[in-house]
Amino acid sequence: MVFGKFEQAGSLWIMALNGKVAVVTGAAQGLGKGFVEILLQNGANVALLDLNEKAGKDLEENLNKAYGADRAHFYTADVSSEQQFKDAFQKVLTKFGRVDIFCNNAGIVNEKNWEKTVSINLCAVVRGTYLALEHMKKENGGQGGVIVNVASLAGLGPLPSAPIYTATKHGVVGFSRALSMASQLANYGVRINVLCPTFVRTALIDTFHSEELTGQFFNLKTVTESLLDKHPLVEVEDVAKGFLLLVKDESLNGAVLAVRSTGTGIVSFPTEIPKTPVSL
Ligand SMILES: NC(=O)C1=CN([C@@H]2O[C@H](COP(=O)(O)OP(=O)(O)OC[C@H]3O[C@@H](n4cnc5c(N)ncnc54)[C@H](O)[C@@H]3O)[C@@H](O)[C@H]2O)C=CC1
Ligand SMILES: CC/C=C\C[C@H](O)C(=O)/C=C/C=C/C=C\C=C\[C@@H](O)C/C=C\CCC(=O)O
Repeated sequence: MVFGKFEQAGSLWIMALNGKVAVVTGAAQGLGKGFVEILLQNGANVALLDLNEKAGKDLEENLNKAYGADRAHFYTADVSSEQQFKDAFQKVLTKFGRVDIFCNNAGIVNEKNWEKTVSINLCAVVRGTYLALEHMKKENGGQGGVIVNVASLAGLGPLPSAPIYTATKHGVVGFSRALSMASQLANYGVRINVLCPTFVRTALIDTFHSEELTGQFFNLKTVTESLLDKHPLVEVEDVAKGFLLLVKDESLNGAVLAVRSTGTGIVSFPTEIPKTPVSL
């Protein structure tokens, strides 16, 4: 896998965010909070979705104090619930009248309750993507827009201590890339991009110290620690800059952006998968 060096030499197609409306799931803390803040700093209004009501409401209050009244609104929603997700999305449309940017960010690591992990990390990303697409696509009278799905470097290669997490993130990458092609072919007017961060300094990073969450793979903790040595932590702010690029650069559709301590780059996928011939 080659990481194409992405020179931000400036693009002719830069989306202005003033007056735009964004939705971010898993927005109450961590990367989602970072995405919300950079969107507000760049003029967008933001709907925050999270199942953590206290953290979400506190953040909403602080953001409106910092960026101006009515810029940020929190909605309690468990994205693994189709009804709660749909209800929250409808409340956003009622409040803001439109959605231009949608970020499926909510995610967990739980190798024990793997069905829960699949439900949140993959099924809910599909659900959120389709909710946004139905509203945004031009054939439905929509204004177009951009969807950014948050995968991980574990969506590009295996994390031995988290095979289910790895599977969900690979699914997010594959789903998003295929749908971006469908969107282009069908002229939906909607861009779909993927963010693949390495280890980031958030609460999630402590997961691999938890036997409750890594289950049968807890004994591979040292493997993850050695991966951390090879792939040092990055900060939320570093990832948020990559997120903003995927939102604003209207030349990017189907882009997979890898954010690592060594730099940020657009992933180049080979058109032909290298193979070693075998005799049958
Ligand atoms: N922290 C890291 O090292 C990396 C994280 N990621 C991905 O970034 C995304 C965000 O992760 P972090 O900010 O690090 O995690 P975090 O644990 O700090 O924050 C996740 C947020 O999502 C919310 N959430 C969890 N389940 C939810 C549900 N069912 N419905 C609604 N909200 C829910 C939580 O309440 C929390 O506010 C995840 O998709 C994660 O897989 C990707 C690569 C690296
Ligand atoms: C137990 C997992 C704990 C936290 C997961 C965290 O949220 C996360 O997503 C961290 C991912 C970090 C992955 C880091 C390296 C992965 C390496 C291999 O899978 C190879 C993948 C791609 C190539 C990377 C490269 O730099 O070439």
